[in-house]
Amino acid sequence: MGDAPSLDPTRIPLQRCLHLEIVTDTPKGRGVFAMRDIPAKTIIDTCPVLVLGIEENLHHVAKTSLYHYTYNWPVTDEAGKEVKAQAVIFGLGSMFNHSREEQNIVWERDLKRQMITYRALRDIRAGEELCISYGDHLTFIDADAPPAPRPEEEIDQLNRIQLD
Ligand SMILES: C[S@@+](CC[C@H](N)C(=O)[O-])C[C@H]1O[C@@H](n2cnc3c(N)ncnc32)[C@H](O)[C@@H]1O
Repeated sequence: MGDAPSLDPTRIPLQRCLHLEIVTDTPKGRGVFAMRDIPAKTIIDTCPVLVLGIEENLHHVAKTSLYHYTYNWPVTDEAGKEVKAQAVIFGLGSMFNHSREEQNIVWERDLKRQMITYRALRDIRAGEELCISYGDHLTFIDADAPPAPRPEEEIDQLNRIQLD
């Protein structure tokens, strides 16, 4: 009764994205920011996905900017083998930027119901950007990455390594 979560797999309660804002002019483009403190483990949103066909992705979507908004999505092919497809995420999930060092959001696929749930990995403070990790194979220059050392700093660092 009341607020108990539904166990019916055909009924998926939506989460309101209260106390979040999209900031449009960050070094990463648009990004999602907390307007107030968010406790660890809070569900931020649940987003439905559209799983793309392998060929559809390869010949069409991969050639468009939409591709940069897709996630890897495992599917089973006709031979029963697991293959990697791509999925478009509807809603807020497509707006999370990447941060390797400051990741504060984790996400979990629900393969059966074709949904993704986003949760706070730790306590998040008001004003922080909500970031997931895209992994190691980025298709853009990471705005969070520390600047490359200047050549003289690099030589200095190498000298120190040789001396130790
Ligand atoms: C899923 S979208 C995220 C929302 C996007 N910022 C926007 O304005 O629509 C992914 C794109 O955001 C940008 N992005 C995400 N994380 C970034 C980062 N750490 N550094 C620079 N750009 C980033 C890249 O252009 C990437 O292809």
